Amino acid sequence: MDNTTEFALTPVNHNLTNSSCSRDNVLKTVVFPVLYSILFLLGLSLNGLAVWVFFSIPSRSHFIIYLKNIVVADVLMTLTFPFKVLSDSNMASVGMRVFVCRVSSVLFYLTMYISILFFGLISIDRCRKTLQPFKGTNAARLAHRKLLSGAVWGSLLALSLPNMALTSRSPTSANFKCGDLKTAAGLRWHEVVNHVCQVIFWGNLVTVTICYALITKELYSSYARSKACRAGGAKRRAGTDGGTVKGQRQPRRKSVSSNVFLVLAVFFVCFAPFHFARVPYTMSQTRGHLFDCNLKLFFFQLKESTLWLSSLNALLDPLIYFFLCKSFRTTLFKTLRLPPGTYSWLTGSGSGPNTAEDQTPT
Ligand SMILES: Nc1ncnc2c1ncn2[C@@H]1O[C@H](COP(=O)(O)OP(=O)(O)O)[C@@H](O)[C@H]1O
Repeated sequence: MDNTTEFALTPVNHNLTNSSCSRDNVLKTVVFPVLYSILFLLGLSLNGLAVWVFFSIPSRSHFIIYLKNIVVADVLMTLTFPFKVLSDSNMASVGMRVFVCRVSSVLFYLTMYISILFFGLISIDRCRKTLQPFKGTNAARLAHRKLLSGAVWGSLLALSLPNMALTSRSPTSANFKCGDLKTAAGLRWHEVVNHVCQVIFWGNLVTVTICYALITKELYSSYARSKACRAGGAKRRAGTDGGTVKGQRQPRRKSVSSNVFLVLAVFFVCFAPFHFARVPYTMSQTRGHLFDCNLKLFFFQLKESTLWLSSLNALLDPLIYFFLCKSFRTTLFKTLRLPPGTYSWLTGSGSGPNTAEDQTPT
């Protein structure tokens, strides 16, 4: 037996002899199952509605193509929650808990990184649209974006599949952990994937931050230019329409800042805590001899708490579609038979049929 396999087996034996280190406390067996059940019910309803709306919108922009990928990832992620609930609350059979380690947890992480990557691509697209507003798209570019989407799914699937295949050992005790089912190669691959996923997350966080900083800068300078221009015009017209112009610009500026904040806030709140917590937790899984069992339990609970925040993303994404995508709002209102422009006070812009389909940056 090589060292890696030995580390994987150590925690099981440790926990069997030290009940204070058991993962089966109220947090894992009650609190998180309740929280995930709520996420499942709300997430399935909102994402189900989002699928219905999106699939009646033609994929006529890069932005819509990327959002459709995110909605598919979110639906798949939401469908993994019931398995986690049953497994963590100890209501699942051993076979189902093995399935959770092998398949549903891997699918969960896969969909999480799909969303992260597409948010990065969306930020680049919004940035391009702001800096080059008159550069449109065409059938060839749309086809490229569809190919790119396929490549994103394909490469993350290739990264994740070994995590399924190499989780092939049989459980040797009733309270096994996912790491206990992994072969030596499986544990090494698990570590590699987690390093790659850290790079994916932090790379995308930097991309999103830079893109939205550029968008904000460009929009505020164009706002300042048009304000100065309009103020000059208004003065020349003896101030008759100056107040009206100012009144029209204000909501747009408000919507720009709040929408920029929304995407960044989701990235920071949902994903950043998990990626901090994941590093020591993965080490405790693959280099167990470096940690005592209380420390392993602490890192496990930290990882589980921050993982719930990441799962919350599946619920927050439909809000992002609503605020970011005019076509989504328009089609949603049509589907719900609400008049166009409903909640325009909230989004700071119209949602009528004549509004641009994916205007930057709202
Ligand atoms: N970033 C990832 N991408 C794909 N699969 C992953 C990723 N992180 C963990 N996994 C896989 O998901 C399963 C559960 O992992 P993990 O959450 O670390 O275990 P545990 O539930 O014991 O804490 C394992 O099979 C693991 O290899």
